[in-house]
Amino acid sequence: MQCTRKVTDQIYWVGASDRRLAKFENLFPIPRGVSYNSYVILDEKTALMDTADSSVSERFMENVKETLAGRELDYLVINHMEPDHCANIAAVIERYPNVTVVGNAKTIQMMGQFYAGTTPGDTLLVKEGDMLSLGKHSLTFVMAPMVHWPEAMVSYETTEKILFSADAFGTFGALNGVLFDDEIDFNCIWMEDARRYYTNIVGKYGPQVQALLKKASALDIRMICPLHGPVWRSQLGTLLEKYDKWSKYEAEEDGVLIVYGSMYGNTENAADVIASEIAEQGMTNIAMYDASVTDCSYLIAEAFRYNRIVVAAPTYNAGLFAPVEHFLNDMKALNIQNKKIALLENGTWAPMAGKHMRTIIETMKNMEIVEPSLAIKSVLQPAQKEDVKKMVEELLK
Ligand SMILES: Cc1cc2nc3c(=O)[nH]c(=O)nc-3n(C[C@H](O)[C@H](O)[C@H](O)COP(=O)(O)O)c2cc1C
Repeated sequence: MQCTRKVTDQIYWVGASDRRLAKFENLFPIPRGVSYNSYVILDEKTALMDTADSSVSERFMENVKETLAGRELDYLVINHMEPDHCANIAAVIERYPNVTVVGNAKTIQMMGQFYAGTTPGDTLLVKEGDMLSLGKHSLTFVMAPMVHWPEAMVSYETTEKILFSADAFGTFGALNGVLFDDEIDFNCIWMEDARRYYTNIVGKYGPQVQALLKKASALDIRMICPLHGPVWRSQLGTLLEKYDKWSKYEAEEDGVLIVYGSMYGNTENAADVIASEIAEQGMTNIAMYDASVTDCSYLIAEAFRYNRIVVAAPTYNAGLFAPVEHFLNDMKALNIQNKKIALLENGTWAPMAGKHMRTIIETMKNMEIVEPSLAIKSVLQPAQKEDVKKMVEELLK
């Protein structure tokens, strides 16, 4: 049966949620599921804003059909060509062969790559600032390159002042009946998923997000309809503030993230001693993770969140213990900047972990490594307690 929500009198959410998928992009665990949002505008002309993932095709197509209630689909606007949103383009064109597909030059090129042989009734090529009238509603197109694909654009509906924002302002988490940000407990439940979604998926493209925020600030936006997660109409300020911070690589909190690796518990013990010393010295906002058991996407979100980081790792076959190496490389790949980092290396015969950690961190922007870093041979010795104290003092300065 049709399962839709009314966004406004003439706009409907026609998406669906997936609670079966273990990993989004086959990479990021999503224990709370994910929603694929799509919207229908019913005016003199009808428009469908993006499609949905193949996992929810049946539900999605039924929602579109029932919402159109026998009307033709005039426009299919493609804001983003990633398969979790465009997987049903061919199905929509097959069902509504006269539909005009709306996209920019890169969208149409990608459509040809993904769906060669799928020919819509017509194609409308749009560029920055172009408008499309649907009757009372009209859409203005704003390009958002590399947020987070090159063809990405957002569509601004000028009458109801709604931004259809593609993947920007999206979050993980299935929509369990609720749709709007005032129907959810954002700070308690959704915030972590919003941060983990942004930092891991869009995090690398801070300057491009800043460019989009600048364009958005020139628009009078009353509502944001993203392609994942809740529709924003009450707490726009909260979300925009977070996006501004994240995209500038500014920490949200003064605190310490401790990420460690350990095979037999000795590096873990040293990390625990450091954590206790941090608390002793008055900083109690501490988050601590074993890199072997916590998925890296959670560590990345925390690395965006905190301004100070401790990384502790054993040497492994003259290299760096792999889960910690993965974390540091991911930090680098996602462009994380502006952190103060303290390092602890462990090695039993020829410690190399410290050197490897430095090599990665030194190529990252505006990272301050606390000197001297700490080196332990097999276990932290009682004689090194003073070194721990000094390193923590420097870290918290
Ligand atoms: C498979 C393996 C390879 C290791 N390779 C090195 C090495 O190349 N150089 C070194 O100094 N220590 C090496 N170690 C020792 C560890 O770096 C570390 O000192 C030891 O595991 C204690 O730390 P943990 O209890 O936190 O695991 C290795 C340990 C293991 C298990």
